Amino acid sequence: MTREFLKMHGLGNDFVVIDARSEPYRPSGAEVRAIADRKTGVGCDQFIILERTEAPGADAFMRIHNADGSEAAACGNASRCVGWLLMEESGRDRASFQTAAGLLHAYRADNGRITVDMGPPRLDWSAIPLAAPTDTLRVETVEHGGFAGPVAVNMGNPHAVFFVDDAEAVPLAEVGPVFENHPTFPERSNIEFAQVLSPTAIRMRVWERGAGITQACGTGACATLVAAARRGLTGRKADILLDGGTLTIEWTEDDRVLMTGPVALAFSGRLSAELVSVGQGDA
Ligand SMILES: N[C@H](CCC[C@H](N)C(=O)O)C(=O)O
Repeated sequence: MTREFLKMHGLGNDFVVIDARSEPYRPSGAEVRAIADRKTGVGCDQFIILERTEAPGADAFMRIHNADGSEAAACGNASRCVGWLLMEESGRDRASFQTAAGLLHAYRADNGRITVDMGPPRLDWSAIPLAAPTDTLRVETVEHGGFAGPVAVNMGNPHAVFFVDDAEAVPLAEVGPVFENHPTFPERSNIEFAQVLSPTAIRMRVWERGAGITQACGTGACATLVAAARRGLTGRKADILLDGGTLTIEWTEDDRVLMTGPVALAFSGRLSAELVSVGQGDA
C-alpha cells in the first residue's frame, strides 16, 4: 500500500504531510525515521499526518512526528501549512484543527501569509515540564559551555531560550544536544539562542528536540518572544529573524500567542511500499 504525500515547509522547516483522514495510518518510529531520512527517504524535519477527528469545530487532527521518530504535541510551522491546506480545501479564509496540545485556529493574513493562534504560553515549571520547582524566568540548573540560565516556556512543547550577545557565534551543533537532553528537562527540550536587535526584532537560531538544527521553528519563535517580553527585552510583538526567514509573533493582552508567516508547497509524491514497510511493528 503506497501513500501520496505533500512536501511542504515554513521558512525551510520542512515536512512530509500525509492525509490519512480516509485511510488511517499510524507509522512506527522506524517508519518515521526511514521517511524522514534525507539520504534514503524523502527527507524532512517533521512527518505530519492529518487524521479524522470528532472534535467539535475541528476539520482534522494534526499528528506530529519528529525526524527521530518521537511524537510532539505542537509544531508552529506545520500548523501554518496544515491551516493553509484546510483553507484551500474548504475555500474558507479560516480553519481549525486539533492537536495534542489543543484546538488551533488558522486564518489568512497579508501577502499570502498565514496566522495561527498558538494559544497561551505555559510558564509554570511543572507545565514546561522541568524536573523540580524552578523559576522559569531563569533556570539556573541549566548551564554548559558558557551558556546558563535560559527562560523556559511551553507552547504545547518545551522550549529553553538563552539570550546571547551574538547568536551567530553559538556552537549550536555542539551545545544543542547537550541542552536538549539535559536532566532538568524530563521530556527533553527545544533549544533557542536569541540576540535582541531592537524592541521589535530578535535574531534566533534553534536546535530542535528530535530534529536538530532546523531553518526555523514556529513554536520556538513564539517561546522566544514570550521569553524576551517576560525579561523586559522587547514589547509583546516582534519579528523573529530565523535562518530561513522572518516570523512575526504577538503575545496579546488576552494571553494568546499569534504567529504569522509564509507557507510553501514544494511538490507531491508517493511513498514506496518498501519505504512504508520499513520497521513494521518496530517501536
Ligand atoms: N521539535 C519540536 C516539534 C516541531 C516544532 C517546530 N518545527 C515548530 O515549527 O514549532 C518538538 O519536539 O517539540
